[in-house]
Amino acid sequence: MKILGHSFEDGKITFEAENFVIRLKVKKIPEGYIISGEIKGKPKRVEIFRTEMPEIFFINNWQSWGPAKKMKRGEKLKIPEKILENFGYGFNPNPHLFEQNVVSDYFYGEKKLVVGFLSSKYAHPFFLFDGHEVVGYLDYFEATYEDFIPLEPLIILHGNLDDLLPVYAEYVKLKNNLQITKRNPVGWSSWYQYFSKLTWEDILKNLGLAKEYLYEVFQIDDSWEIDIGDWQPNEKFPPLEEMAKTIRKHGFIPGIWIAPFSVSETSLLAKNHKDWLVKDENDSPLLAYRNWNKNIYALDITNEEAAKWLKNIFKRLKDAGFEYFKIDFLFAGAIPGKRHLNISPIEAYRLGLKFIREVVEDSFILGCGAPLLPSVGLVDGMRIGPDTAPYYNPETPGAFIPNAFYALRNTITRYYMNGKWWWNDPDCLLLRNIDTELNLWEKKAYAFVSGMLNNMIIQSDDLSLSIERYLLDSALKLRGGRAFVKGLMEEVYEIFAEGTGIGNVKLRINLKKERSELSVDEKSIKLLKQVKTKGDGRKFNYYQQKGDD
Ligand SMILES: OC[C@@]12C[C@@H]1[C@H](Oc1cc(F)cc(F)c1)[C@H](O)[C@@H](O)[C@H]2O
Repeated sequence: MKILGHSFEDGKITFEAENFVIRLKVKKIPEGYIISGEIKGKPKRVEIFRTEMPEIFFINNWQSWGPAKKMKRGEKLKIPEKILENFGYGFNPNPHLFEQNVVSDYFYGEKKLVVGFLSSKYAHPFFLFDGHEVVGYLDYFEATYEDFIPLEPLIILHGNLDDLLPVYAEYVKLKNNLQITKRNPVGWSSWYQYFSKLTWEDILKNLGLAKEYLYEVFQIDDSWEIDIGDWQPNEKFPPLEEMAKTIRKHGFIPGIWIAPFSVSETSLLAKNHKDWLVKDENDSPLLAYRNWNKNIYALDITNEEAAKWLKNIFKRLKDAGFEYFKIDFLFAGAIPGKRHLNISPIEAYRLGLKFIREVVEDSFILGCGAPLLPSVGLVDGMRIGPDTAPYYNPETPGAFIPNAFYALRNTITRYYMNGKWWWNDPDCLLLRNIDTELNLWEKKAYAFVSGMLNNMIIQSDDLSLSIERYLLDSALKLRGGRAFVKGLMEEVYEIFAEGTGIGNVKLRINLKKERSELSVDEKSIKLLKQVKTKGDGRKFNYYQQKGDD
C-alpha cells in the first residue's frame, strides 16, 4: 500500500511535480490512518493511493442512481447501452473510464478494509480498478489553484467491512461538521403513479383522499413545468401560488420537483441565453444528457446572470408557498466542461447548491440524481438509489434503470449514510394492488426495510385504488431506531434496528429469493390487524399496536 508512491509511516511527505505541489501528513488513528494535507498548482488528476486489487470488493457510484454493491475481479459494471448513450456524465464525470475499468467513487471496500476520501469540495475522488491494482485519484479537471487548498483527506480503515462503512460515514460527518435537520419526512409524491401524465385534477383527487394518511408533505413531481429550464406551470396546472395554497389548505407542506441545473434545447432559456450554458472544447453548449426526448444542457452557475436567474426561480417557488424541494438531475451541475470561472466542476456544483440553500433557507431540500459526497451539508435528504418502479426484477441487468429490486438493494447497501450525511430517501413506497406488478412480498420487503433503516417514507399511489395501507403504518412504526446491517457483501442481509417504534427488531432478507420469511422478530411486533369498511364498501386493512385505542 503506497501513498504517492511512497510507503508511509506516521509522518510527512512533500511531492513536487511539474505543475503542482502537494504536502501530505499521515496520522495514525485507532482503525488505521488518515492522510491529509494541501495542494496548489494545476494538478489535473493526482494519484494519491495504490494497492493490489482484491478478488472481491465493494464499489460505490458517484451519484444517487448508481450502484453500491459487491463485485468480483474480472466482473464489469453492466451499464445498459441506452444509459451510457443518454447519461454518460450521469454515470460518472469521466464516463470513458468505464470502457476498460471498474470505478468506485469516493470509497471502496474489501472484506477487511475500507479506503475512502472524507470530502469532495474541490476534486472528484475515485478509485480505478485496472485488473491488477486499485489506484486512488483526486481529479481537479482543468482547475488551477494559485494558493494551497486543503486536500480531500483519505482514510484507511482496517476491520470488517460491515463494521467499517458506518465508521467511514461517521468520519465524513465529523470532517464536514454535518448537522442534519430533525425533520425526516413522511409524505406523498406523484411520479410513480402518474409519471408524465399528471394533471392538476389528479393532485386535487389525491389531496382529498390524503387526509386519511399521516403525511406531512405532499409533493408534485415532474410534469407541472412548461419545459426543463422554463419553470412556469404549463396549461395543465394553475399558478404556483394556487398549487401551494391548495396543498397547504389540505394540511400538508407543499412540495415540488425541479431540475435546477438542467436546460432543455427547446426551452426559452436555451434560446435566449446560450452564454449561460456549460460549453465543450469547441465553445458549443455541452450535451449533459438526453431525456424527455430532448438534448439537455447544463446551467453554468459561475455566470453571474445565470446564478441570479437560478436564485430568482427558487425565490418565486418559495414565495409561492413551497417548503419542500426535490431537486433532480443534479449531476448536470457537476459535469466537466468550460465555465465562466475556471473552477472545478465539483466547486461549481457546490456553489449551485449553496445558492439554492441561501434562497430556500430552512425548507427541506431533497437531492436526486446527485453526486453524493459533494452534496453533504447542502441537502437535507438524498435519494440513494435508482428509481423504484411497479416491478421488481432481480434478473434484468443494470444500474440506473428503474427497478424496485435495485432501488431496494441500494437502500440497504448505502444505509450507513442515513442520519449522518442526510436522511436517506429509498424512493417511494408503491402499495397499490392494481396498476402494478409488485406482489405482497415485494411491497412488504420495501416497507419493512425502509422503516427499519429509519429512512424517509414517501408513498406514490393513486389513493383511490385498493392499497395495502397497513404496510405504510408498519413502515412508520418501524422507524425511529438505530440500524445495523450485516452481510453487505453476501446474498442474505441481516438488518438489526434497535429502539424502533415497536422495540428492537431484526430481519433476514435475501432480495433475490422471495421465499425468505419477512418476520421482523414477530415477538416484538404486537400489531393487531384492523379491518375498516368505508362508506362505499371499500375495506382498509391496517394494523394497530396491541393496546392502541
Ligand atoms: O422526471 C422525473 C423523474 C424521473 C426522474 C428521475 O429518475 C430518473 C432516473 C434515471 F436513471 C434516468 C432518468 F432519466 C430519470 C427521478 O429519480 C424520478 O424520481 C422522477 O422524479
